[in-house]
Formats: sequence, C-alpha cells, structure tokens
Amino acid sequence: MRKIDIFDTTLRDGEQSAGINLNTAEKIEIAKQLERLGVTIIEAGFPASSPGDFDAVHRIAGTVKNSIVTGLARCIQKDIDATWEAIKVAQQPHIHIFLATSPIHMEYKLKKSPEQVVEQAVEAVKYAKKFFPLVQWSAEDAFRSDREFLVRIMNEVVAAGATTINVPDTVGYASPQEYGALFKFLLENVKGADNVKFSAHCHDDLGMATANTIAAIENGAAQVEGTINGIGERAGNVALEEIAVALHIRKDIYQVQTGIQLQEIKRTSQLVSKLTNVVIQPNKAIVGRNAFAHESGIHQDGVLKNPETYEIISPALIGEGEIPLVLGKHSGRAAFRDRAETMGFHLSDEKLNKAFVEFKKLADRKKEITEEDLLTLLTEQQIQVEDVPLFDLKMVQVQYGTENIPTATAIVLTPEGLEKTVVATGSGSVEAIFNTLEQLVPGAVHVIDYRVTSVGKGRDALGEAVINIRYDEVSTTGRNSSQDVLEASAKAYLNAINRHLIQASLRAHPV
Ligand SMILES: CC(=O)SCCNC(=O)CCNC(=O)[C@H](O)C(C)(C)COP(=O)(O)OP(=O)(O)OC[C@H]1O[C@@H](n2cnc3c(N)ncnc32)[C@H](O)[C@@H]1OP(=O)(O)O
Ligand SMILES: CC(C)C(=O)C(=O)O
Ligand SMILES: [Mg+2]
Repeated sequence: MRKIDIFDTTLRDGEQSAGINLNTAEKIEIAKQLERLGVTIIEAGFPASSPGDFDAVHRIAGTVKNSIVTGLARCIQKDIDATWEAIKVAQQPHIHIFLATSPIHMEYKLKKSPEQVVEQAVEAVKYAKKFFPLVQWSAEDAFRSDREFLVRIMNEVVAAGATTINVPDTVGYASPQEYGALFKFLLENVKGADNVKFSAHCHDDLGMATANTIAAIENGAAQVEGTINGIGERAGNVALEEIAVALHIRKDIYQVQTGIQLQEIKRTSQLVSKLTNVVIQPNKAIVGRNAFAHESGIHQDGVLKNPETYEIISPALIGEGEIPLVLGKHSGRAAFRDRAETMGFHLSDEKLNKAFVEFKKLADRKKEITEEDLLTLLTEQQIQVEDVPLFDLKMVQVQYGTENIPTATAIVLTPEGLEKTVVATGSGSVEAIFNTLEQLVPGAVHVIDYRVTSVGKGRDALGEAVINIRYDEVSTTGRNSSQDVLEASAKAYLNAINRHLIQASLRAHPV
C-alpha cells in the first residue's frame, strides 16, 4: 500500500480562524496529542509573525520527537531566519515557504510580475536550503494559477532544492475532477517530479475540501494537509479525521495508508475543540456528537440485529466509547426493550408495552428522555400488580386565577369500567385536585404528606409527586412523574388509592 504523509496545520492555518487564539501551553498540548495521533508533519506556527508564535514553534520543535515540526515563512530572508532560529533544535528541521502564483495575487497583492515571483521563490528556496534539509514550497492560490506558469516556477524551485511542492486550493474554488486533473498534469510535466513530494492543501469554501483532497491522492499526491475538526480561515481547511477515516474505511479502492492512529481521533478532536473554543457541529462526519447516534426506531431495530445495517464506521475505531441508542420520539419497541433490559428491567410484554406507550407520550412533549426519566417510567410499571381493576385518570383540568377560587375537573375510568366526571374547588390548585379525586371513593381520604421534586435537570425536567394518604385506617404512598406537577400530583393521588385497592385485594386473597 502506498504511504500518504499527513501534514497537520491545526496550529498554523487552523489558528488563522477568526476568534481562535491559542497560547503556547495550549499549542504544546495540542502538538503532543498530534504526535500521539501519528501525523507525519506538524506545522506549529509562523515564527516571524509574532514573538508568541516564535516561542510556541521553538518549544514544540524541542518537544516533539516522532513527528517532523515545521514553521511557515514568506519568501523573505528575515522570515526564513526566524524559522531557522525556532526550528533548528528539531531532529529533522523542515521549513514551509510560500509565494502566490495566481495572476490576481501576483498583480494586486504582491505587485510583482511573474518573472519577479519566479526569481523571489528560487532565491528563497536556495537560501532556506543553506539551513534546512527539508524545504517545502507552496504556490499560494495554485488552483487559480496558470498551469504553464506553475510548471515553470515548480521546475525552478525543484532545481533550487525544494523537497516538497504544495499545490493549494487557497480559496476553496476547485471541483474534485479539476483538482485531481491538476495533480496529474503537474506530476507529468514538472521536471524532477518523481524526486519530490506533491502535496494537497484544500479549503472548504464550497464544501468540497474532502472530495478534492481524495481526488489529489487518486492522482498522485503523496502528502495531504489539513486540520483537526476542519478549523481554519473562512470555511476552514479539510478535516484530517475525515481523510484518515475515509482512506481506512475505503482502503479497498484507495489502497493507501497514512500512519494515523485512528483510535486517537476522538481525543484529539475534543482537545482541539476545547482549547480553541470551537464547538463541533453535532452532525460533523466522524467526530460530531451525532456521528454514531441512532434515534429512529427502524434504524435502532436494524443496529440491534446487526450494527452494520446502519454503521459503516464502528465508534471504537476512532476511540469513541460505546454509544447507547438515543431514545426519543422516533424510537421503537426494540430499542426501548433493549435499554430497559440494559437497565436491569425484565418486564412482561404487557408491562413493557404499557411503559412504551407512556414513553411515547412523554417523548412527544420532552426534547430529551434521560436515564432518570426511563428509570421512573419503568419502575412505575414494574411495581404495578396485574389483574386488579384500578382507577385510570383520563384527563385533569384546573382553572386557576389570582382572583378566582381554584376549580379542578377530572375524568376518570373507574375499576368498574365507567367513565366518571368529578369537579371540586379548593384553596389552591393541588387541593382542588385532591378534593375532586376524593369523590371517587366512599369516605374521607386524609393527606398525611405531599412533596413535589424535579427529576433531572433543565426547564423540561419531569416533576415527581409523592403523596402519603390515610384511607380506611390504612396509610399508603403513591407517586408519579409527569411533565406537569399538577398532572403528577393527580396521578400520585390516584396511584395511592390504587395501591390501597391492590393491598386490599391481596388481603382478601391471601396466598
Ligand atoms: C494563504 C495563507 O494562509 S498565507 C498565511 C497567512 N497568515 C498570516 O498572515 C498570519 C500571520 N501574519 C502576520 O502576522 C502579518 O501579516 C505579518 C507579520 C506576516 C506581516 O505583517 P506586516 O509586515 O504588517 O504586513 P501585512 O500583513 O500588512 O502585509 C503582508 C505583506 O507581505 C507580503 N507578502 C505576502 N505574501 C508574501 C510571501 N509569500 N512572500 C513575501 N511577501 C509576501 C505582502 O505583499 C505585503 O507586503 P507589502 O507590505 O509590501 O504590501
Ligand atoms: C500558506 C498556504 C499553503 C496556505 O495556507 C494556502 O494557500 O491556503
Ligand atoms: Mg491554507
């Protein structure tokens, strides 16, 4: 298998993203993780651009041993000198020099003729060769440059000693077919192309950075440049984790290897996100929070039967822990049963079905169903005793206003199978509910204790009501969790009455 070198520029091009500013300690931490990840080259910064960047590149060059460390420089002697001072401690000193070659950059930005640009590039490469064994030269905005001019300048810089030629699509304008064709053309036409590495450097302005990079590899690129999480100027650089995983998963067609330790990807991505403060979009390929999450019932059922039905990448491949199926409004019974069993609930089909119906009702109202919600729901089913006819609340409504007497109305299915409507007032909404439901049974129900707490966090957390009643000389506790505390209170009250009925039935039919 052909080897592709991975050139990571998270600390240089990635840091050029608006809003990112890494200090030296943070850069060293990321560089050490990039070394663990197994990248071939770490571009640690642009030493001539600031004393802080110089210091960071210098320290990284002295720290990292298993990856080559490089720094960026313009085709200016003082930039090359600063880079040498920063990098000379490295085991294999490497410099990355660049100069723009497109007509628009040469005319308006550099204000130089093509001849002057060739001369400046050659001089810079020759000067850098006095210090550095490894000299990478980049034709900035190569993709929008004249192809014949690229061949001319590349012939000259290769002859001057460049060891790598980078062909950036600086503004993310290329299509995969065009970018691949440019590599083929240059490899066929640049003199000495066989003796140097050709490198791809793609930006994602049109969302084609990954496809373009792969096209370059297919057409002979021996090195690819990018950043972790795809951070970088404007829409960013190509995301290296996407390249590494795509080349691994589809090795059947690409037949290349990168040396990347795939199981370090997740950790690297999280570190970069944390230190740069750039949140990863949830559906980002490979490292997004949802990249391996299945929510819909049909997918979950398939994944439980065989993960490969919907997973082309296993989370473990990139060092991601096991990801539980997400339970939400699109989930089905298979995933619900699986989670219940994982949580230690072995319910009969009937109870599981009842719990599932309650779960679906809750999922319609709540964005995220938490582990605590499930625990409450499943426990409620587990403690139900079958075969005793009970009360079932169909509806409860409370009218409340600061100037009105609170009034509650409830429709309840009785143990006899009748639908009964009851109404009562109270000094508060909860008392109105309790007074209303008390009419369902003969005699007085005394409320001994009543508490409401929240289950889980956030505004849409469930409210759990626990009530202790004394009825018929017996004390019984009822509980319920619902999204509304009044609903939870009504259901807890009926739950206490029902539990009283269950106890009475058990007493009447001793084993
Ligand atoms: C495509 C890329 O990602 S290129 C890398 C871009 N990264 C950065 O620019 C980040 C760091 N940059 C900086 O800190 C500053 O721009 C510095 C320190 C490098 C230079 O700052 P200043 O001296 O104030 O120059 P300024 O940024 O205003 O302009 C850039 C100058 O470099 C020149 N220049 C641009 N590219 C090159 C090059 N590859 N080789 C030589 N000169 C270049 C420009 O023509 C301009 O020259 P001018 O001042 O004679 O017109
Ligand atoms: C400095 C060069 C290689 C660059 O980042 C670009 O052209 O995008
Ligand atoms: Mg770039």
